[in-house]
Formats: sequence, C-alpha cells, structure tokens
Amino acid sequence: MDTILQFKNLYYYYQTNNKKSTLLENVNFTFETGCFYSILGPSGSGKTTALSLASGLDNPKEGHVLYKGKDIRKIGLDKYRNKYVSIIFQSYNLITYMTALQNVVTAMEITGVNIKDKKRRALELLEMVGLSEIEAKRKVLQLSGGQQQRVAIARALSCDVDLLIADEPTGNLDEKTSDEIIKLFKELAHKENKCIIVVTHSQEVAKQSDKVVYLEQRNLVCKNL
Ligand SMILES: Nc1ncnc2c1ncn2[C@@H]1O[C@H](COP(=O)(O)OP(=O)(O)OP(=O)(O)O)[C@@H](O)[C@H]1O
Repeated sequence: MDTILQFKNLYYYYQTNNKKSTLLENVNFTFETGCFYSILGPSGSGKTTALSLASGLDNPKEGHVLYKGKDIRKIGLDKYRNKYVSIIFQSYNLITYMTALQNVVTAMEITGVNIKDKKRRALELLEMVGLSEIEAKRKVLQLSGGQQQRVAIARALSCDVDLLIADEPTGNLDEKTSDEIIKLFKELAHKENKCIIVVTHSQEVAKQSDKVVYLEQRNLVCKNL
C-alpha cells in the first residue's frame, strides 16, 4: 500500500454573525491505495466538508492536502480534480437528457482521457458496473436510482484515477443495490489498487470497508466498529 492522500495540520472553520465554528482542527490523516475507507460521524460534524477538501472543491483554512506528497494547491485545484480524483455525489449529477453511454463518453472527453475508442471503453465500464448495452443506451431519466448511481460510478472510473471519493453513494439505494455497489468499491480497492473514500451513515457500508474512520471532536480517528 502506498500513501496517496494526506491531511496535514488541517483546519477548517467558518464564521457566521461573528461566531467562529470549527469543523476540523489540526487533522493529520493518511489514506493509502488498495484500501476502502468509510467515514462516519454525526450529522453536521463536517464529513462532507472533509471530502470537499480532499477532492479540491474547497481550500482548508490552514494546513495542507497532499496528493502523493504534493500540495494539491501546487498541482492546481482544477488540474487535480480533472486528472487525479473522481468524485461521486449522492445526487449523481448526471446529464439527464443524455444516455448513460453519452454521460460517460462526455466525461472522458472533458477530462481528456487518452483512449481512442472512448465509446467502447465506456460500454466496458458500464458493463463492469452491471449495466447492459441496452441500458447503457437509455436516457438517464429512464434508469432507476440504482442504475443511475452505477452510471455515476462508471463515469468516475472512466477517468482512470487512483482516488475515488463518494458522498453517501448508497443513500438513495435499496439494500441489495447498495450491497452490489459496495462490493464493487471493494473490488476496485483490492483488485485495482484504488483508494476509495466513502462518507456514509450506514453501519452496513462501514462494516464492509477496510478502515472505519470517525469524525469526532473535529478530528479523524480510525476505529473498529
Ligand atoms: N463555509 C461555510 N459557511 C457556513 N456554514 C458552513 C460552511 N461550511 C460548512 N458549514 C456548515 O457546517 C456544518 C457541517 O457540514 P457538513 O455538510 O460538512 O457536515 P456532515 O457531517 O457532512 O453532515 P451530514 O451528515 O448531515 O451530511 C453544516 O451545518 C454546514 O452548513
């Protein structure tokens, strides 16, 4: 296992009506490849905020986020998001008037993936997450919630990055579909050596992960369930 992402002396706070609220306080945490992490913690404790910092969507107030030892601000947040990290949102953020296939191909075009036959690769990825070619050619809105989440995962994988970050990826899914998605995350970590970081409220998801991380007292702490 190699270190892929590090939080170094990380602080995040915000100010409302002259009152300072601190969500993350001097957090030091290392994420490794080949490992599937779940992050748990009370509502409002700052889990999504921590993911936003890890994925370069926001900046820490103090401290650093390092990707393979390099501060992501030095890499450039746009470049980091484009080339090194994939984010899966609970609300999928798919382009609904396009087919599943078009969504994945479009993502590959935007991120400049160096593959000639993008359509073929997209179909392979969609098949890998359990969508047939017929389903892949359906408009996103004609797919179920679970199928849309699979499209979002295939799209995240199409960029072929080592770091996958997901915010409540199974929040809208039934138990069976959720299990299948989690199984897929485990395979990606263990067989393809990716680092998967998932924020969840689900104990079931946490049980399946390699490392359970709690956000408590403004810090990240590894714990057994
Ligand atoms: N820049 C900011 N300005 C104002 N409020 C903020 C800011 N950043 C975070 N917050 C607030 O801090 C709290 C923590 O947010 P966050 O979404 O990270 O928590 P969470 O642990 O993911 O919660 P949940 O489990 O409910 O999704 C929220 O109430 C949010 O509105």
